Amino acid sequence: EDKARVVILATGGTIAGAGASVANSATYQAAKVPVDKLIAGVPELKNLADVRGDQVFQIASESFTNEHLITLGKRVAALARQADVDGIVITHGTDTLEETAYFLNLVLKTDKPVVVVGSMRPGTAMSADGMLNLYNAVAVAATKDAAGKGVLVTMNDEIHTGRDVSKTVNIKTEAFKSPWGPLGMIVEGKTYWFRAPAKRHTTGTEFDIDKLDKLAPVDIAYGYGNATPTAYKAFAEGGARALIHAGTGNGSVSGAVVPALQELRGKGVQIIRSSRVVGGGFVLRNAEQPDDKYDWVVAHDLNPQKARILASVALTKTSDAKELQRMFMEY
Ligand SMILES: NC(=O)CC[C@H](N)C(=O)O
Repeated sequence: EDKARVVILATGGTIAGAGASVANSATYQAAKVPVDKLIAGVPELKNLADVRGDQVFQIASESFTNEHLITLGKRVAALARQADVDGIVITHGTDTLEETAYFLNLVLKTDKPVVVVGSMRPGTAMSADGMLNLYNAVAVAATKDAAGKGVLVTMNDEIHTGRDVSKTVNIKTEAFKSPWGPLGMIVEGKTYWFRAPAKRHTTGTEFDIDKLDKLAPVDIAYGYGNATPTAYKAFAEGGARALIHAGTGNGSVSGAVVPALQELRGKGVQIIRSSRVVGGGFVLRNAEQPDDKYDWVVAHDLNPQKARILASVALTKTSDAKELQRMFMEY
């Protein structure tokens, strides 16, 4: 049988990291090892697919800008259109991997498997996880079973939807979790599936990376009991079209901040209530705050960083809070 042709797009991160000694699992330099060396380090990839590498960036993912997202998205889209490409793997730092995966899940117009992968330990460390994570990512990208499931993330033997997955702990290798569970598992290069994504993605969305050259500016301000309006006002003055409130509990807003957010909404800034709760916030409309009355939006179950991604994409299409709310419920 013909082997699937998989392209590995490398962007940096710990999976391309190198430390001074094998004992350095947490102290090392990210984004050092070029993609061809990563591929050469896992000769068994050949058993899964015909792989070739392409170095897009070599950066730590905390420095991923909106421009990096657009550039990467267009590169993936162009590859996905090629008849000689069956699947795409993206190696990425884990710090903002969840944002990139969700962004691609929203804007790519392809059914071909697209898999984002990283590692928690550099390849130079004892029990480095990058080799197996990469092997698993290629296994997923090479299987037709992964087609049409949106952008996927493979970490720690699990297959997650890029929409749900989030980094929940640093240091440990079991870092990536989805509040609603993984989609499946990879064992010895074979995939096993248990569920499918319920939200609109890739070919089912109203967003298209080929028509997207710029994202809307959106910032995140953190909620806490003693919070003041300072950060919100500064972000708005800096040009933010939406503010993600990383709210306490059910996206609640401290009394000292509420009037400032009402005022900013009056000036046209979108106010989006998300939750800072780790492992699965769920913000209900008109609970805690009267969203209908204030014309605010709730992020539903999206964490603040994922809410920023959706708002940045959605605001290229609409300036209406009701439309924005529809999108937050559908994506
Ligand atoms: N484990 C990692 O990949 C973290 C390394 C780095 N901070 C990054 O996100 O690129």
